[in-house]
Amino acid sequence: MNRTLSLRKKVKKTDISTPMNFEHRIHAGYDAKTGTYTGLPKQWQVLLGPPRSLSRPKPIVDPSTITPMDVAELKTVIRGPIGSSRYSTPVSVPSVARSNSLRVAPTISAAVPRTVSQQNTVLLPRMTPVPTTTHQQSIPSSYHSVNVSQQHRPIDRGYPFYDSNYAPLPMKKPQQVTTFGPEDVNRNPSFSVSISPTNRIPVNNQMNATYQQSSQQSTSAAPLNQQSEGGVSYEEFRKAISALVDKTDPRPDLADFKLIGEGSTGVVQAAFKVSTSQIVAVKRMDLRKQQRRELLFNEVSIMRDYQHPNIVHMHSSHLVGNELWVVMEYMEAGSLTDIVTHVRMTEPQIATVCFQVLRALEYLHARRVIHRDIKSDSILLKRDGTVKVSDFGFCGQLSDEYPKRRSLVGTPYWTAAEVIAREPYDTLADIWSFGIMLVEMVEGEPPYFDDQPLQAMKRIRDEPAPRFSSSARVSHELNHLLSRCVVKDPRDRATARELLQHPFISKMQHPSCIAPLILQIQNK
Ligand SMILES: Nc1ncnc2c1ncn2[C@@H]1O[C@H](COP(=O)(O)OP(=O)(O)OP(=O)(O)O)[C@@H](O)[C@H]1O
Repeated sequence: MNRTLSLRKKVKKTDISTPMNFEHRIHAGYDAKTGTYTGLPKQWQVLLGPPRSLSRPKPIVDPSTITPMDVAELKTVIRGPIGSSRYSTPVSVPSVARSNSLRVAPTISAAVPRTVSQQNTVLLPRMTPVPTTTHQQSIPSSYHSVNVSQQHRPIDRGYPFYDSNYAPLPMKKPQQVTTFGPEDVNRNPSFSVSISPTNRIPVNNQMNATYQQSSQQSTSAAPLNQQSEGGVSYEEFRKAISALVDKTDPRPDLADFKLIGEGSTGVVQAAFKVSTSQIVAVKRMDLRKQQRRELLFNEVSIMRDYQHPNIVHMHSSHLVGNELWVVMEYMEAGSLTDIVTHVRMTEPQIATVCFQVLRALEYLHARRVIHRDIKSDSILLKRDGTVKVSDFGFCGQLSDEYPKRRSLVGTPYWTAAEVIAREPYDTLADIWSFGIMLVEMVEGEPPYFDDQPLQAMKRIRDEPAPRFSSSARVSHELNHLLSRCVVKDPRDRATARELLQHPFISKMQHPSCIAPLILQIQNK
């Protein structure tokens, strides 16, 4: 003992000076007002993701499992009344009414129209120019006021998803197939891992890798003339789009543009349409800046071909330089998200919204269209309380030949369990998302919203179907309605038509009962 003490005494202490010449490179802080961390290194910011308070999750599109119909033969679409001077000859354009895909054969046989009998042609006689609405509005001085908050939304809101690996179910195709044709798996590293049950890596790692990869890819513009997967160049793509849209230049007829929102595909501006003295919304999408540009065909075709009082009406579409412009009716009261995130809705108000959304879904589903991105953000309102479905960029068209889809498409928190599980799905996937929107209307946000999207998707897939939280005091009817929508097995899910008969829907009132909610958020 004494010996140890004496040894310790002998050891000389090293002098450590105070730090000298140091650089203060990182000064991280927390801004309580915005709920964001400031001054973080980029890598840390990526890990944290965008702050929930400022961002809305983005839809995901997984191009790794494209339904075989996506690479089917080119369809001939007859535009306009047969024999009309404008469309007197069949115009070969990719058939978009039946799929969200540019169905151009890899060798671009698009220029060679085929006969009806040769290729199971779809005739779309309803492609006459859409009449503009006769209802005229004067411009209120602050006509974009409800949407002002949307101007502050960040452009990149989340979680684009390019995942060729995430496959909880074994996928049969040995070769990746994209919309444009069979994918050369070695050409694009982001799709380079072939799928088989044996080479799967843990789902977490796959998804994380995918998020990083896709965030790097998401905003970069595709160079002109770059060949897309399967061989369609930008110019060819542009040509196909121009065959689909109106040939007029909309700019002389539009004035006083004001930005009202930004989405994953482009910006939306309000403008004054001089010829009709109407305010319109113009969605502008740069063809070169799309993750899956063939989805742009949906933006034009769905709203044009499927018209319904509860679907946002499209006036016209145009190609302006490298931008696709979709001119549509202006929904001056913004989105349902603005309401559910700011005010509490009563059950009659919820029923009134549900009725209108279900009418649109019943209409679309009867035509075998899956919306695939039903959420409060996709529901737009007019000041009188009219509710309309918008955002058709991710639709899928079913047919006898292809009665189910498999692609992973949707926004994580709203995506149906079977879509995440990579099982074949149909229009009932929208009913799950509609159910999640019910939760939004009651609780302000979808289930698992505090989780990262990846985690939320795993929970949707693996846990029992979510229900209203115990603190939400809802009626038995509303509880029951949710239990008919958010059901793991789609065969047990109600259809839109059945839901319209549900006792909860009978609580609906005149659409004007929504108007006070709109006023409330305007005054906030
Ligand atoms: N017809 C319209 N009238 C008024 N506002 C609109 C209209 N269409 C879209 N908006 C608003 O513009 C914003 C962007 O809409 P957009 O359709 O581009 O979103 P998006 O690209 O589908 O978003 P994402 O794909 O990221 O979900 C949204 O806030 C939406 O509420």
